Amino acid sequence: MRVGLIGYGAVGREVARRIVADEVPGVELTRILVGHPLSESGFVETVADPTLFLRDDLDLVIEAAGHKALKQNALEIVERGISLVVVSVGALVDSGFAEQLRSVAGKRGAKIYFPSCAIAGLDRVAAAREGELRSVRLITRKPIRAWFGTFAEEHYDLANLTDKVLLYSGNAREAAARFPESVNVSAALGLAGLGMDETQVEVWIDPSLSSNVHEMDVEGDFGHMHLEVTNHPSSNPKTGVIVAMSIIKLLRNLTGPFVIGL
Ligand SMILES: NC(=O)C1=CN([C@@H]2O[C@H](COP(=O)(O)OP(=O)(O)OC[C@H]3O[C@@H](n4cnc5c(N)ncnc54)[C@H](O)[C@@H]3O)[C@@H](O)[C@H]2O)C=CC1
Ligand SMILES: O=C([O-])CC(=O)C(=O)O
Repeated sequence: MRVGLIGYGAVGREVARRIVADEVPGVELTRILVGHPLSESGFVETVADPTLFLRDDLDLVIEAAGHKALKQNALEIVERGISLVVVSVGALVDSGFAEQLRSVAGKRGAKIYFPSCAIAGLDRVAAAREGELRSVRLITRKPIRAWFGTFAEEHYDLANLTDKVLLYSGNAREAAARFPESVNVSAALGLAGLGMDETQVEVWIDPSLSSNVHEMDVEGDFGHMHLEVTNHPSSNPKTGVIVAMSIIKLLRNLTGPFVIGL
């Protein structure tokens, strides 16, 4: 499987490192699309021009570069019939973009994969939707250092914060749009379950934490799920180390005989 990667940050570097180290048999990293021409992977060709990136046949593209990069590249990728792994799932809060993506991919026979990334239980929530799903709630809490460079920094004196702050309470559509680099999990949960508008979300700055915590509460015909995940941060404090692992697990599912955790 010839794979292209968009983004060479915390997630992209780790995914690239693992593929190049031959951790996933049958997967070859062909090329990386970087945001800045000077970025170098050292071992795989990097390009800054999307046209060069897509210049010959890739089987799969992994996006790990942010909402804007996804929106810039996704339609062209699926139009070519190339399947796509979406990490910046929050970009799908734009329902026009989401529907176009679904429609073009459907027509061209491309698959769009949404790995669990930083959250858990998407398999169960998506299955629960086959019955009546009554409520889906998410509480995301991250330590202070995860909020520098975000909307939160414009409104709070982060360096001197000692108490917990409720940054946002509302739905997944708005949460993922307001925190594009930090609360993609809300959009993923929305996509899996009740939709972006009906998925209730709270977002907190929590100075007592050193990891990122996502707590889910889901109720429906299937029963009740209460799940809390604690994500050790990666080299990017906003992003858990599990995100790159989740992509590698997806690649293993796509290439190996056993398909686990859908
Ligand atoms: N679904 C989920 O659970 C999660 C999703 N995410 C999403 O994944 C994205 C990547 O996360 P990290 O690697 O931690 O971020 P990062 O900020 O460490 O790396 C992003 C990289 O993408 C590059 N980039 C930006 N625009 C680009 C473009 N147009 N073309 C190519 N490269 C471009 C940047 O230069 C940077 O190197 C986040 O922005 C976030 O949207 C992150 C964590 C969890
Ligand atoms: O890695 C995490 O804990 C979650 C995250 O950044 C996101 O959902 O965008």
